Amino acid sequence: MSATIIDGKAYAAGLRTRIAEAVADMARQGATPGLAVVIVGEDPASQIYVKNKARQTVEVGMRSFEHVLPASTSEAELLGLVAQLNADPAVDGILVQLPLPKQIDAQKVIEAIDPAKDVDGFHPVNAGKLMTGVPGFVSCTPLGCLLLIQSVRKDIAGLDAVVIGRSNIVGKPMAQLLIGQSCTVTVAHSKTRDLPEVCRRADILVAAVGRPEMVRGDWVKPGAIVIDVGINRVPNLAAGEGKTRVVGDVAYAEAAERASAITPVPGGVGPMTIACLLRNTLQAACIRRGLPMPAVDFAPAA
Ligand SMILES: Nc1nc(=O)c2c([nH]1)NC[C@@H]1CN(c3ccc(C(=O)N[C@@H](CCC(=O)O)C(=O)O)cc3)C=[N+]21
Repeated sequence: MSATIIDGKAYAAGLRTRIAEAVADMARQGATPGLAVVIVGEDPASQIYVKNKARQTVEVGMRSFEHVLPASTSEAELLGLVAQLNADPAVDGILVQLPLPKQIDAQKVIEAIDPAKDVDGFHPVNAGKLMTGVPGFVSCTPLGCLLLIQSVRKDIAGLDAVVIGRSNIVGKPMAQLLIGQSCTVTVAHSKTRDLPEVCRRADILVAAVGRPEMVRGDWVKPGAIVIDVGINRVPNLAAGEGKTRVVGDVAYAEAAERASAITPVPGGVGPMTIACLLRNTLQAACIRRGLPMPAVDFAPAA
């Protein structure tokens, strides 16, 4: 069987086009959504994400407010900035890039963000809304994964879904979203016994562990939908000393021989994360202005 390659880059580009149209409509009514991104420290990989986010924010017609703080920033200083952004009417969405330096309690910062501006969906209020089936902000990466799953199969009710990883930002919200679609959900993690066997039961397999190519081809049930959340930088021996390449948590070539559909890395989930951030920012801007949320998601596949 040859798997459908789920083109997250193309899906994300389409989503951004529709977001841009909605933003243009809002602008005609004199309202422009604004997204504030805060980064603490000079981690080069983080800087790249932040630059990409800022570029795409402006490309869809939103205002981008970038705050780059030194690695030595204190918790009180960061909380001060968050308070200022909470109070700023031009800011609809706030993203504080994780991880944060050791001297800052990330949970405290997340809880300081106004839930109405929490476009990452990390605030306990939004996590709780997701858990209880109340509309709120859903974490961008799991939301992007669900849209990609629905791009190849509309009705996933009753399917067995296995999520590898139990983080608050991916694994747990992913499981909640799949429960919401009436899947039978298993959350596996580092203490799971016989992980390969658990994975082999999955009609939908979501890998979010951060270990390069951990999921092997023979862990994949024939016909499964495989979603690879991992972004791991590994040495690229073919390209020479010091060169790296990006691989997922799934051994892609092996898994593609058994899956019915699979996301590549790069070009799969990653671009969807940023597109969903912009989608959530549009949602925040609409709610804060009392406007209806325009339909920007694509209709699921048959
Ligand atoms: N508060 C917070 N929210 C986040 O959403 C958040 C964060 N902190 N900290 C860092 C991670 C990482 N992240 C990515 C987003 C897009 C790509 C992306 O677009 N990746 C491309 C390029 C990959 C590459 O070549 O490096 C792809 O997968 O095709 C990757 C990673 C968001 N994060």
